[in-house]
Amino acid sequence: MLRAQSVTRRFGDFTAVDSVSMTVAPGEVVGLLGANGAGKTTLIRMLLGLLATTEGAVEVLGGPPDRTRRARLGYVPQNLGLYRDLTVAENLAFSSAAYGVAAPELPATLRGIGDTLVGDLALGAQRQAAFVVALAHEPAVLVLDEPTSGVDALARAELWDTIRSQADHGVGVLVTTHYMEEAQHCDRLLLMSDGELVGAGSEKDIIGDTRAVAVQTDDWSPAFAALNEARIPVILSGRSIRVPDTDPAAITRVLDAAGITARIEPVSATIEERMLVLARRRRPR
Ligand SMILES: Nc1ncnc2c1ncn2[C@@H]1O[C@H](COP(=O)(O)OP(=O)(O)OP(=O)(O)O)[C@@H](O)[C@H]1O
Repeated sequence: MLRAQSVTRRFGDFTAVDSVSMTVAPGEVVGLLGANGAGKTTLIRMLLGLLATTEGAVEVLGGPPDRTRRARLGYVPQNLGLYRDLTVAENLAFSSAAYGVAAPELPATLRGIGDTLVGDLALGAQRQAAFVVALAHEPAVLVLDEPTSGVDALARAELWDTIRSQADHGVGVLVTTHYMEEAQHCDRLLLMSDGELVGAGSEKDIIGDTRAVAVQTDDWSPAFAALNEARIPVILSGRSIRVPDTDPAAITRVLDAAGITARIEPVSATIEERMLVLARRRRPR
C-alpha cells in the first residue's frame, strides 16, 4: 500500500530523512514513532507525494503517488486540514464533493456538532471530525499524523477502535503517535531518530538490548535529587525512579555516598526510555 525505498530528504545542508526504507501492507496498522523533529512528518509528506524526495523513491498502491492513486488515500495531518470557518457538516460535504462521493451521515457521536464551526470546537472534537472527513471517500490507505494528540482517553479509545476496524476491512494504516502506550494498538512499529530508521518490528524489537535500572526507595525524592546532582539521567515513573542505559554500580555508588538505602534492579527499558537514550546520543545533522 505504501513503500519508501532508501528515501532521503534534505533541506539545504540539513538531512530531515536519511535513507529510510519501509512498507505498509493491506490490513496492517503500522505505528511510526520518534521524538519531535525525528522526521516522521517529512517521511509521511514524501509518501503522500506532497514533498519531493531528494533521493530514493516512494510508491503508493503500487506506483508513484500521482493524482489517481492519491485519490485513494485518506490523510489527517497534524493541523487537521479542516476549514475552521466552515461547520463540521460543511467540511464533510466539501471534502466528499472534492473526491466525487456523496457525503456520508455524521456518526452519532458527532451529530450534535454538525452545525458548529470547526474553529469553535475543542481540539478533541476537531480531531474526531477530521477523522470522519478523511474516511468519507473510503480510502484504501490511511495516513494519520498524531490523530489522538489532545484527545481525551475515551475518544482516543474510540479512534483506535475505528482505526482497527478500517484495518480489518483491508485498509493499510500508517499512524504516528506521541503516546507510547498506544504502540500496543499497532501491528508493527517503526522508530525514527534524527532522520534515520533506527528500529522496526514489535515493541521488543524496538527496545532491543536497551536496559534500565529501577530504583526503589521508601522516599523517592532524596534519591532523585542525589542522582540528578550526579548528572545521571533519572525518570520519575509514578513514585519509582528509573534510570535508562546506566551501569547499576554507578547508581549504587551515588546513593551510597548520599547515605540512601535503595533496592536496585536492572530491568528491560520501555520505548520512551529507548527514545531518551537515542536523543542523548544525538549527532549533528
Ligand atoms: N520545509 C522545511 N525546511 C527546513 N527544515 C524542515 C522543513 N520541514 C521539516 N524540517 C525539519 O526537519 C526535521 C524533521 O521534521 P519533521 O516535522 O519531519 O519531524 P517529526 O518527527 O514529524 O516531528 P514532530 O513530532 O514534532 O511533528 C525537523 O528538524 C524540522 O525542523
